[in-house]
Amino acid sequence: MTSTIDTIEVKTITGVSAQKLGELHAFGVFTVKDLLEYYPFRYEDYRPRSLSEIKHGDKVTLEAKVIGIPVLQRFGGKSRLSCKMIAEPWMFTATWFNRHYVREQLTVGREIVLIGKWDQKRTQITVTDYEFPDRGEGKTGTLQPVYSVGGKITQSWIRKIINQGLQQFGDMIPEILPHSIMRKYDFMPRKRAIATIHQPVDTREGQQGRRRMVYEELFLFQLKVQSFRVLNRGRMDGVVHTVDNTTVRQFVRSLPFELTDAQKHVELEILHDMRSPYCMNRLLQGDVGSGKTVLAAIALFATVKSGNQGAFMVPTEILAEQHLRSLAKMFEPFGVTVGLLTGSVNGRKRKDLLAALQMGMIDVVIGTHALIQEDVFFRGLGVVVTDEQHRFGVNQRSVLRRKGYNPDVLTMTATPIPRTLAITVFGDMDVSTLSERPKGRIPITTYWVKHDLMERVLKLISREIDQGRQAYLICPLIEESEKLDVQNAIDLHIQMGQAFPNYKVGLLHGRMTPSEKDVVMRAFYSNELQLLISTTVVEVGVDVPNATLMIIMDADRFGLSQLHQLRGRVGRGQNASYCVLVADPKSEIGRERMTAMTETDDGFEISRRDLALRGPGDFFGTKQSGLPEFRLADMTADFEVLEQARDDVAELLRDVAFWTSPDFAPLRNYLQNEQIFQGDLMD
Ligand SMILES: Nc1ncnc2c1ncn2[C@@H]1O[C@H](COP(=O)(O)OP(=O)(O)OP(=O)(O)O)[C@@H](O)[C@H]1O
Repeated sequence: MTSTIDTIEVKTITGVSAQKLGELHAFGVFTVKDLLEYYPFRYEDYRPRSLSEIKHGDKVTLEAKVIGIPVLQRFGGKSRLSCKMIAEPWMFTATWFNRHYVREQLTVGREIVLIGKWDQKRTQITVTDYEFPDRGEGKTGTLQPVYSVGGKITQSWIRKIINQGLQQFGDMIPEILPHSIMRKYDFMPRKRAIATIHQPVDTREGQQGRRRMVYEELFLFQLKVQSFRVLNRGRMDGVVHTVDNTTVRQFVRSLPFELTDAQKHVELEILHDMRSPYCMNRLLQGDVGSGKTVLAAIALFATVKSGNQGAFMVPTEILAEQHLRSLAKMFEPFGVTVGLLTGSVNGRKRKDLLAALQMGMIDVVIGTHALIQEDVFFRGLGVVVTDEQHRFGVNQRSVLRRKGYNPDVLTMTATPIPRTLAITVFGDMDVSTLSERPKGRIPITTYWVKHDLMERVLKLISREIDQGRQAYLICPLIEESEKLDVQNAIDLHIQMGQAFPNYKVGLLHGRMTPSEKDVVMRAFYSNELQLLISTTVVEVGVDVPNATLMIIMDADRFGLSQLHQLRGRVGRGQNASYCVLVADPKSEIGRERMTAMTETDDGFEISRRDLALRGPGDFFGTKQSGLPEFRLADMTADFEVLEQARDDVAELLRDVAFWTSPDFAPLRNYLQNEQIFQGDLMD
C-alpha cells in the first residue's frame, strides 16, 4: 500500500524531536495530515500601515528609520528603552520594556520595522516585536498564522514545522471534492487551499482558501449523515417486527384517551419503520405536552409483542421513575413487564435485574443512559427509545452491535427544530413531527411581571391551590454556582413556608440524592404537596396534570427554549393554566425574550424566535451534544454554506455514478474509513 499523509507519522517531518513529538500527540497531532489540518484560529497582521490611517490603541506594523540616540532607563530590575524614529513625514518615539539589549542595534539612519501598540496621545509605539530589513528577516508584509499552542510548543516553532510539513508533503495532499463541485464554486485545489490557510499571500487568497475548506468540512459532514441514512435504509439488517394491527389497536384502545390525528400519523410512521427490515432511525419532535410518551409506549409495546425487549433511556432519575409508574400501568393488563435501571439501583437488586433482563424475564427496561452500556445484556433488544440529549450516536450503536443487537431507534425531542434546520443537522434521521396538542387543552396564559408585584403573584398561588390545584415555583438560575442555586432554593422554601402556613410546600434541587428527590416528586404527584419550590431539575418531561401554575423567578436568566420547557410543566390537563415570569430584565434581549413568551405558547414559534435571537450555533450549543466539532466551519456564520452542501450532497447521492465512478472514489474511501460505517464496503 502506498503511504498517504494520513498514515505518515508526524515525526518524519524534519525538526520534530522525540520530545516535541510527545507534545504534538497531546494536541491530537499524530500524522502529517493531522498537522496540516491544525489550522490557525487567527492571523497576526504584519503588513505595514501609514501613521495617517491608524487610531489610538491600534496594534500596528510601521516601517521607520532610527533618528535619535536610544535612551535607557533602569528602575528596580526593570528597564525602559526609548528612541526617536521617523516614518516619513511623522516623528515619534519607540519604547521597549525590559529589552535593553536592543540599544546596541539602534544606530542612527538604520531602517527598522516596528510592531506594537500605538499611543496617539504620546505619539509613541510600545514595541512587542521588530525586524531589521537589512538582516533579511521575513515577517514584514505577511499575515502570520496564530495557532493554539502550549507547553514546549511555541508559536514560532509550530509555524516553522507546519511550513516544513508543507514543503515535504504539501504535494501529497489529495483532492477529495468531485470535479463537478470544484467547477460549480470555482474552488482552488485542496493543496493550495490548505497551504494558503497556513500562509496566506493576501487576505483575499486566504479567504478563498478558507471558503473552500469550510465548504469541504460541511460537505463531508452532510455526506456522512445522508449516506448513512441511504445505506441504513438499504441495508436490511434491522429487526423485522411482526406485531399485528389488532394487537396494537387493543393496546391503543385501552388508553384513557383517544390519540390525536398527529399521534395516529406518527404511530403509522413508527410501525412502518419497525416492521421493515431496515433499522429505524427516527427523530420524533413535538411541542411540550404534545403526547410523545404514548408513542414511545406504543413502540415498546410493539417490540415486546413481536417477541423482543425494549429499552427507554431518559435524562433524569425523576423521569425514569415517572415513566416506570405510567408505563407499568398501561402495560400491566397486557402482561408486559417493566424494570427500572438507574444509578440508584445497585447491589443485589441490580444483579437480579440484569439477570432477569438477560433471561428475558423483563420486557421493557427504563433508565438513565447507563442502560445500554457495559454489563447490561438483553435476550433480544428490538427497540431503544431515547431523548435528544442522549442522541443515539455512532458509539452507542457500535456498543450494541458488538453485543449482537441492531435495534430500531426512536429519538424524541421536546425542542422543536425548524424543519430546514432539522434535516440539515439531523440528516441521518427520518423526522416525525407532532404538530398538535391533545384536544381540550386550554392555552396557557403567560404574564410577565416585575419583582414589585410579587404580592399579587402570591395571591395567584393561593387562588389556584384553594381550588385544589398545584403550583411550581422555579428559583433563579445562577450559572456560576450550583451552591448558590441550592441556597436560593432553600431560602425561598423557608419564605414560602412562612407565607403559606396552611399549604404543604416541597423543595427539590440538584444536591438532593435521587431517593430524596423521588420522595418529594411522589408527594407532589399525589397532591400531598401543593407548592413545589424547585431549581430547573423539573425542566424536562415532568408530568403532573393537576399543576396549573408555573412561576419562574428571574426569568430573564433563562433561554427561550428553556422557559418554554419549564412552562410546559403546566397546561397538561383539562384546567386553565398560568405561567408567571418574574423579571426585571436589564438587556434588550432579555426584554425580547419575556415579550416573546407572553405572545406565544407555540413551541415551534418559540424555537423560531430563539433561533433568530441566538443563531444556530448557540441554539444547538447548549442542547445538542451530537453535533460534530468543526475545525474551521462555524454553524452560525456558515449556515448558508451548510444548507448548500446539504443540497449538493442530496443531489450527488441520487446519482448512481456516486457508488461506481472513479471520480467519487476519494469520497467513498472517506466514508469507508469513517467509524459510522465500521468498514462496510461502499462499492
Ligand atoms: N391524545 C391525548 N389526549 C389526551 N391526553 C393525552 C393524549 N396524549 C397524551 N396525553 C396526556 O398528555 C400529557 C402529556 O403527554 P406527554 O407526557 O407524553 O407529553 P410529552 O410530549 O412527553 O411532553 P414533554 O416533552 O413536555 O414531557 C400526559 O398526561 C398524557 O397522558
